[in-house]
Amino acid sequence: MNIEHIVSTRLPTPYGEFTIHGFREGDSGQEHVVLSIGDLAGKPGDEPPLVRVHSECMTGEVFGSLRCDCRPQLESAMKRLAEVGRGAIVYMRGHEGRGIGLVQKLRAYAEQDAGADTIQANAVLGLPIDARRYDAAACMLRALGVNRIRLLTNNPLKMAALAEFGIEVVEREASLTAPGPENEKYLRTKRDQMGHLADWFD
Ligand SMILES: Nc1nc2c(ncn2[C@@H]2O[C@H](COP(=O)(O)OP(=O)(O)OP(=O)(O)O)[C@@H](O)[C@H]2O)c(=O)[nH]1
Ligand SMILES: [Zn+2]
Repeated sequence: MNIEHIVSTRLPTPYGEFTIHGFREGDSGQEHVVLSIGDLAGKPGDEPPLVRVHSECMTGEVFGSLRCDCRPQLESAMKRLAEVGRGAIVYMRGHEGRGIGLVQKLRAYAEQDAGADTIQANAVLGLPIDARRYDAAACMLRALGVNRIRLLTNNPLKMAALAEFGIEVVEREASLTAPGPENEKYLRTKRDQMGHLADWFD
């Protein structure tokens, strides 16, 4: 796919100083960013870097919504990367609502308030359960010199999708956050029906 690396600049954060890389997809104009820390591409013989491919979630990340676990996952990924000193967060815009978009996700939330789970809600609206694509993520990693990664995720589909686009996932590291009353049903549905590997309730 056609994706351009436009710029790289410094991004100081409460967790440490990252480099933020701006990318733009040629066909759609969709923009994404990658946050990296340390020597991402590494030298021959280095172990593969730790990478999180993170789906945008405005409600969670901007407003602190407790309906999902996106913000704590993003924060813990930034802390973990600062701790290990080498790796990246590939932040996927266009992945909002598992790819259905922000306002459609809000409609799905309204369905969940009426009793549906996160899967049923998309289905009731006639929308795909998960429409996310990972080709852009793979391209951005390759553009930054990365072909093999250790992936921070609980989602086996994400591992398979990256592999399909040529990124070898040599290891998975869990992305565990503390469950709460507002996201318990959501996390149970992810675990029981969407194959997520984390057990938040053990
Ligand atoms: N359609 C829909 N999207 C949701 C809902 N809750 C969260 N999301 C979106 O789901 C995306 C995050 O996906 P998750 O399934 O939580 O996690 P994941 O990225 O697949 O897997 P991890 O790597 O383990 O975090 C974000 O883009 C959220 O906006 C929901 O109830 N309905
Ligand atoms: Zn979220």
